[in-house]
Amino acid sequence: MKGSDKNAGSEYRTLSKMGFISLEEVDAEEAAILLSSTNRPTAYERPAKKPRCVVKVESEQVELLAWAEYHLHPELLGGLHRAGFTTPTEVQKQVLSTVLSTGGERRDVLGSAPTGSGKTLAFLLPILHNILSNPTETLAALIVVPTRELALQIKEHLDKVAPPTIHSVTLVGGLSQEKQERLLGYAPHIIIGTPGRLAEVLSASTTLQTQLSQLQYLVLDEADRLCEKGHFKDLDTILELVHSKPNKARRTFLFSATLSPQVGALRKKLRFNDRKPTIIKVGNANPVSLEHYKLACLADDKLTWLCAILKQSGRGRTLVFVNTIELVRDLASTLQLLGLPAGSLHAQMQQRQRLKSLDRFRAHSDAVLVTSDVAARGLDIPNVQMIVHFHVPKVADVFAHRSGRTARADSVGISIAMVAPHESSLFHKVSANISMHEYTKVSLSDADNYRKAAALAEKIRKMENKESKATRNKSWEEKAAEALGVDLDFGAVKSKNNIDDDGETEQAKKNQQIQIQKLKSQLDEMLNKH
Ligand SMILES: Nc1ncnc2c1ncn2[C@@H]1O[C@H](COP(=O)(O)OP(=O)(O)OP(=O)(O)O)[C@@H](O)[C@H]1O
Repeated sequence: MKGSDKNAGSEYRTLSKMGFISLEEVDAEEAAILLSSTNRPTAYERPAKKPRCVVKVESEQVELLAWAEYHLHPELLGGLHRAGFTTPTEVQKQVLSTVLSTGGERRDVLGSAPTGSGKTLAFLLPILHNILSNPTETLAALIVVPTRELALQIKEHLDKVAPPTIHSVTLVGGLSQEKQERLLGYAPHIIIGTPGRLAEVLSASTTLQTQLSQLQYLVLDEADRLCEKGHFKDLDTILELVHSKPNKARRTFLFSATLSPQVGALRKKLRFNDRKPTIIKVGNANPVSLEHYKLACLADDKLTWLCAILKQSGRGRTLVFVNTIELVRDLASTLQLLGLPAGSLHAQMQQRQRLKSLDRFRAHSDAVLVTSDVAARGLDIPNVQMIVHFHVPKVADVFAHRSGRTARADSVGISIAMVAPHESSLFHKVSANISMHEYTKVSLSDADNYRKAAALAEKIRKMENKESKATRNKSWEEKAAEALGVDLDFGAVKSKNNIDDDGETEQAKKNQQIQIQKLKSQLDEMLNKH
């Protein structure tokens, strides 16, 4: 149980002693839900005349003028104050005045606004306000998102502004299904999930299916990504289940920084309750505080240039996007050899590793994360100062979403696209209508300084890859002996296996390791000179 949950912990132990539940079975998240179950939201009547803008937060009277006209529930205003959200962003203003202030005759919304402009809260606030104002014991909102990290992040965002009486759970792949299903037993008001796990759980649960007839909100965040290959089949299953229950009260929200034409096909599948959904469009996908740069270079020189860019002082937290998972791994290893605090993230990693990588990236102000497009959408990591597109992405929307991991919530940030000659025409397409500058902060002489170091790091990385491949290929006898701590030196097995799959002898391997160490010292010397 986390430190902040200690008080909850002692009360919780009482529940445990009373035999309601075994303490070992649950963690802090469940404990908090259990303890707040007895204290569900009570009815709130909207004041008849004057807008409420004064709320009591920890015995202090707080005035929240900028939110006054939306008549949000006082507990929600308290949450906004505590989170430091003193003023709604433009998209939040437009969504709130559409779905709350007009008396609720407008229900369905298609919303697009720049990356980092607060779309999450734009759809969460009406949901939270409605649950607090009309208390319910049943599922009120279903939020579908394309990635697991985004689902967990939305829950964190929600918990920041919502009182603990609002229960939400995440249903995502890669984490314990058992635990997620147990959390469903505490009757959540809001489920946030990725299509695969959501489709699976909804299909199997008649309880949830029954509750869908009273669902108040269906939200598809990053809607254009949800209707791409890999997601649409599961999304179809979810939509079929939601639509199988007649429900005139349900509102459908679609949000993204890029509501591209693909969404047209999705719109046809959705059963809006309004004759026409309200379209809210704030600016374009690119935040105004984001500066775009292009660095033209040869494909073979990209590592050298990247090294020069990352070695600049004061570069800050940086995300490097590449187009293949293999390169995510290799590039992160090479950058580490070059002395950079680089981690990696891609969809084939174990979920726990993915979350650890993100945590490490969040923890250091100058960390570098090499990633595939799994991190392109929705992730809100504070103070990311630079995005590097090591490869040009195939479509403009991905370019916008990748770049939008910086310059969020009015902060500044830069995006640098490394463009090889063969990517030039693609780059033209993906960056059309974006004001682009040449990147001149690093020069050819900077790059020359790093050319040798980069080449040496690559050489070492390849040697290490070969070595770890050989280790993975060890015979089962060797692995079993290693696990048991048995020395195979004396046996026939060892003599049979001291030549590995690549025909390499044990001695050759040792020589290789010595060679790697030598090259590493050489590299260190080189880097210390720069
Ligand atoms: N009213 C507000 N005042 C100040 N900060 C806010 C406000 N609303 C949201 N934020 C902050 O702005 C940041 C970006 O918000 P959010 O993640 O919702 O952006 P987004 O528009 O969904 O971006 P993307 O398109 O990349 O998913 C978050 O850190 C959030 O806490």
